[in-house]
Amino acid sequence: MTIKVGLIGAGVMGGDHARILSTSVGGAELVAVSDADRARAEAVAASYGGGVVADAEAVIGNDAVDAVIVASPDPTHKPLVLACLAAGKPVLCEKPLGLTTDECLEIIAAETALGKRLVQVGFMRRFDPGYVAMKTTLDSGDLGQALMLHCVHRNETAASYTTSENMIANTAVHEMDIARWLLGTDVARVTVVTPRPTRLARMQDPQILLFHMTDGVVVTVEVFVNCQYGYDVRGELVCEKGTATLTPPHDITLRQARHDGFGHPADWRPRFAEAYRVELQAWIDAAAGGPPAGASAWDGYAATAVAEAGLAALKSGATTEVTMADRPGLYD
Ligand SMILES: NC(=O)C1=CN([C@@H]2O[C@H](COP(=O)(O)OP(=O)(O)OC[C@H]3O[C@@H](n4cnc5c(N)ncnc54)[C@H](O)[C@@H]3O)[C@@H](O)[C@H]2O)C=CC1
Ligand SMILES: O=C1[C@@H](O)[C@H](O)[C@@H](O)[C@H](O)[C@H]1O
Repeated sequence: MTIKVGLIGAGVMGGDHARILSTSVGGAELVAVSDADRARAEAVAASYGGGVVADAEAVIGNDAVDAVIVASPDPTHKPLVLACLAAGKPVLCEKPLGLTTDECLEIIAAETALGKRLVQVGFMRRFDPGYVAMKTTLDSGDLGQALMLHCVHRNETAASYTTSENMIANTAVHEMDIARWLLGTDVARVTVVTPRPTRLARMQDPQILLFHMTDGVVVTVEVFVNCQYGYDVRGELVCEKGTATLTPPHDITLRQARHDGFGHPADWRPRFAEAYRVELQAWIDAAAGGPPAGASAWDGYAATAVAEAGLAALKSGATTEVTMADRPGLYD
């Protein structure tokens, strides 16, 4: 069975998803591409297949499209996911699911009314071999209980649209999801600490976020989106009897000219290449009738709820409670 995929948004992420889908995922074919900038859609379609269509509606309403990838900017996610649900089509929506918890709850209401899970959120770290190994180790019990998780999330330079606020809602949202997934608990409270900002950006950069999990585990997240030297994501899980630390995927350690080490990519695509591939394959397998995979709409909502608390904490300087609605049975 081949799942025919329509792509909305042919920028950095849409282009990468199209490439992976056409080169490294089984049972999928890219059949339709749309972008507000038609030239981008044409470039992606020319490289990876599919016809260029006028707009997002022409992807979602297209009879030849079985399933949809939404890789357009964050504010477009809610209306496009709702349109996919109205058309009864599986959708892989890039993170964040919505800009606010109200937006996410609208999506949850539409999906629960349908009574089946069609939404997967693009929290690809859940498929990263390093995070998977960390979770497997924790769940084995060999290290005892988790006590702390230390995270570092650095970008070489921030996109032009980045603000102090979306460092939380767009960037640290990955840690909001991975902490919940890895530790198997929710975030109860968020604190944001603001160090002296870099002079190389006009925003509160870096920031340190503290998540107090419901079972007492504490998560620290350094977000620094103008670190200058490259893309760098780190994680160390500290447990009662040992620790588990992510090792970035690099093929060689190079000793040369009095240096010993490895390179850092310019952005997230090389660092999480395998995660994106496995994420897409899992989504295609689910669309072909397998069990739902990856982060659900509920997980998307939960991450945005933590982000909302983080934004309030950034503004007030106070530790802020995360408030959550009751979880519908569809997501048990
Ligand atoms: N999972 C991950 O690691 C990452 C996820 N993202 C997420 O992916 C999404 C896209 O980000 P990027 O690819 O970096 O942005 P981008 O700016 O490179 O690409 C977005 C594209 O969407 C197009 N677009 C805008 N409105 C549209 C509409 N209504 N219909 C069709 N196309 C439209 C734009 O013309 C642009 O080509 C964002 O939601 C972002 O948060 C981004 C980077 C990494
Ligand atoms: O989602 C992503 C970007 O939107 C965000 O800006 C980066 O900081 C993340 O590392 C990347 O995975």
